[in-house]
Amino acid sequence: MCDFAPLKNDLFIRAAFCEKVERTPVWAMRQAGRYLKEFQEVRAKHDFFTVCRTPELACEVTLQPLRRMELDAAIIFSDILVIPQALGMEVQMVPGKGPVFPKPLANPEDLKTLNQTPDVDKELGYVFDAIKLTRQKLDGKVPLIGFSGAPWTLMAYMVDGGSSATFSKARSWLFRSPNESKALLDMLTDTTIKYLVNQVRAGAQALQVFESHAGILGSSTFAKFSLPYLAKIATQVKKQLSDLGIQRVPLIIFAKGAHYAIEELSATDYDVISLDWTMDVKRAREICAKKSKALQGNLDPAMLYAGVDEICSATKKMVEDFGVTGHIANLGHGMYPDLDPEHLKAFVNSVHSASEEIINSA
Ligand SMILES: Cc1c2[nH]c(c1CCC(=O)O)Cc1[nH]c(c(CCC(=O)O)c1C)Cc1[nH]c(c(CCC(=O)O)c1C)Cc1[nH]c(c(C)c1CCC(=O)O)C2
Repeated sequence: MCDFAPLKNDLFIRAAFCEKVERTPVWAMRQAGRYLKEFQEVRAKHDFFTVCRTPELACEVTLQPLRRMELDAAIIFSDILVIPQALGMEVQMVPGKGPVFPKPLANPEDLKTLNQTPDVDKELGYVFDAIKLTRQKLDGKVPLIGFSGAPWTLMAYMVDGGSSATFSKARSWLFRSPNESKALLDMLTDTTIKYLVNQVRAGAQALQVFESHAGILGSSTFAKFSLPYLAKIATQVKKQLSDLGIQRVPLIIFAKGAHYAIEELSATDYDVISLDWTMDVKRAREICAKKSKALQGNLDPAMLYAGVDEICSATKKMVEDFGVTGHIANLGHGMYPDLDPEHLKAFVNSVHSASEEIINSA
């Protein structure tokens, strides 16, 4: 591991481990992105995956939101779909449409066409280089989060070939070809474990796993085709980092829409359970407190379309609902491209002021 500057602001790390904080840390999913004009300027000159693959550009857009507001963490600029690319699939990012796979996995026979055991350092070395460079540039300002997509969410894109409301093709695999689906999920799990461990070796100080399409599975299908893989990722990443003598890093799971699985997720090795805005904070708190898990979330991103005063009062209520121990404030999903950066700034500042008020009056 490289030598990097010590952390000046470790609120995010302490909150993730349910330790005492002076104020609640806050960041936003998709905090780097199209809602920032400086991001759009970079994108006007470079294709999406060129930004991901060029460490200087990925580092620049990672740092952009931190120049505007007092965020307590950075997240490396990349995409979950770099894993399917590393397995040999072509992915294009089409403006206005999102990701497109020109040749999705049409049937389980197509699994043979994948590079099933990719050399992660070779195929994804550009991500590790971007992480190293960003850690240097951050100079200890705030922690840098690495991430990956969860196996089911990746499978959903690989089979459906792009975004979908139902991911019915991928879900048909689960019932028509459960064994082949499990083989694909196993392969994605193994690659993800290596990918996440190497992100930490490169300098990532926390990891988030995105199971963005948990909600369309339902509890019994989730229990079979998502949870075991999520659990294995957390257990193995922790074990391998500890075997390498690397200090523990917080692991966050964001299983969007998995209301039915908060209890099961709290029994895995993740340190933080991230809630979307439709999830009940009180219930999640009760379940997760028993397991000493921290929570992340969960303001409705659409709330940022409201006026600044309304944003501040909704944020204050959110901070009170979660409590000031074991909470990382965030949105319940990513920033939308037409949101006003000043409104995100109002959210960030309100998290800080509302939590300081509670802590100082205790
Ligand atoms: C499902 C998913 C993807 N990518 C990601 C997820 C999981 C989170 C979630 O549920 O939203 C994760 C992701 N994608 C991106 C980041 C960067 C870091 C950050 O959060 O700031 C992260 C963490 C950049 C991005 N990834 C994408 C953009 C916008 C594309 C552009 O710049 O043209 C960005 C900034 C594109 C993308 N990438 C993906 C989709 C479906 C889309 C199209 C939708 C959209 O346009 O927002 C796949």
